[in-house]
Amino acid sequence: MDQSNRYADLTLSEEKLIADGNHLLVAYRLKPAAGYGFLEVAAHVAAESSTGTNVEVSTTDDFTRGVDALVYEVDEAAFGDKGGLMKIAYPVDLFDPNLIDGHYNVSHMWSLILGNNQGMGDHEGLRMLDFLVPEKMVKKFDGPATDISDLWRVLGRPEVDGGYIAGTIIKPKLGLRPEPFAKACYDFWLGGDFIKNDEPQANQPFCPMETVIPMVAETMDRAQQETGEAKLFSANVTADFHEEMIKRGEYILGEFAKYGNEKHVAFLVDGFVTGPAGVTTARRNFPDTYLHFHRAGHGALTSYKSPMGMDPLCYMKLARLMGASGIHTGTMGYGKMEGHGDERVLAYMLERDECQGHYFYQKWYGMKPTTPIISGGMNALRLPGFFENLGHGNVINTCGGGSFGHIDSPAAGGTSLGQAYECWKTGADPIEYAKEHPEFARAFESFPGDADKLFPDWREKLGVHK
Ligand SMILES: O=C(COP(=O)(O)O)[C@H](O)[C@H](O)COP(=O)(O)O
Ligand SMILES: [Mg+2]
Repeated sequence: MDQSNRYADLTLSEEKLIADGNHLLVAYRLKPAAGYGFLEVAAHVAAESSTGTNVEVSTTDDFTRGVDALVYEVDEAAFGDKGGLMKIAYPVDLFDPNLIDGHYNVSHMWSLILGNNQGMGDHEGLRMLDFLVPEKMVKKFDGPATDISDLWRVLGRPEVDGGYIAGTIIKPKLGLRPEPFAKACYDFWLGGDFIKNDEPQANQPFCPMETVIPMVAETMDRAQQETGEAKLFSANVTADFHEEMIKRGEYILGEFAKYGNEKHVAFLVDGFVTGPAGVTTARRNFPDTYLHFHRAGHGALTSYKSPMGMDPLCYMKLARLMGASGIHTGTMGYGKMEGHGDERVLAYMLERDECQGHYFYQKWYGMKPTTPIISGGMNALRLPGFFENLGHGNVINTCGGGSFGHIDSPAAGGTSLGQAYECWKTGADPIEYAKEHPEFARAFESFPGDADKLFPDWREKLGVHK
């Protein structure tokens, strides 16, 4: 049934919709299924995502029609054989403020703008490319409670432009028992700032949380005394339900508080699999603890290979609205995960108070920034190019293989990361810099494949022969 006479109004002006601020606007890539018209399916998407279904219903009244989501722009040829562009305006009144405090919840918003419409049979692809949240909605989402300035403060750095936080993920991903786990932490902390649990590390029988966390807390204290530097640990509190997450969080903070280091702890939440409810549980129950959002699983939704789901930019915006202090933004083509250099916009959208997205200029009206967390196949050799592409180093970077794969030690791995940042920041040539910085130099021998690709003449210049 073609519902475009009700759910499309191509006379609407986007400029006016933005100025009025009463609609959430969404840009989609749509590929109709064979036999269906573009506007027909676009209108069906608007119906399914707001006040309609696939047939007229007798219960619809004039008020209902007044909150219809409306297709207001189409460009059928925008993406060639991948489909066309269409934009939908969703009245703000469709969204759901909490009973408790009137804040909007991301889960409801997500289920509307990218919910049933994903399963419709009359399209071959529907992918959310960008969305614009109007001011009256932005101000009623939680947003982050803490941000990177809180970590820079603990590290004794300036709270603005405090710079690069050199981190790792304890590897192997699973299988370490408490003693080797704590030793891996100590060894890295002698050279680096920040350690995270890998996303599935939690309370496994071979490494119970109530055995390993006290050891990590003691190890952090020792490493701080040994180096004279503050250290950070991002502990996984992911759980299926509120009480378990709270139990884990309180336990972890209690153990680090024994050394006065409760501020040195961040909480890792596998936010894709727990969803907005899991993230918000941590955000609201531990407002003083940096909320580290790991996005494991997001690729099913955000992969550029998919005709469905959402562009990674949209996922970043949802995470900031939820209140992530920091979220993995990928490595923008410099690491092992899918990505490309133009993904700078993911970082800028998270950290700036205003940013031009793919289709919309989003203002955040003072909402705290979310830190881009850079992770996935990174090491000291790949970092200078990454920083050059991003244009700054105010990020958390976690290198698992890039630290524990350093041929000298995890400490040397950690040191090499900080050196890579200094190399870029000072504008030094990496080869020349390596001549004066042994840990950075040994990263070339640790990751020879990368070295050959990035610095083809490194062997003769550094006097290293096979
Ligand atoms: O454990 C790692 C990286 O380990 P390593 O440094 O050894 O590759 C992270 O979970 C991935 O980066 C997640 O990907 P993303 O950060 O893109 O979500
Ligand atoms: Mg991991």
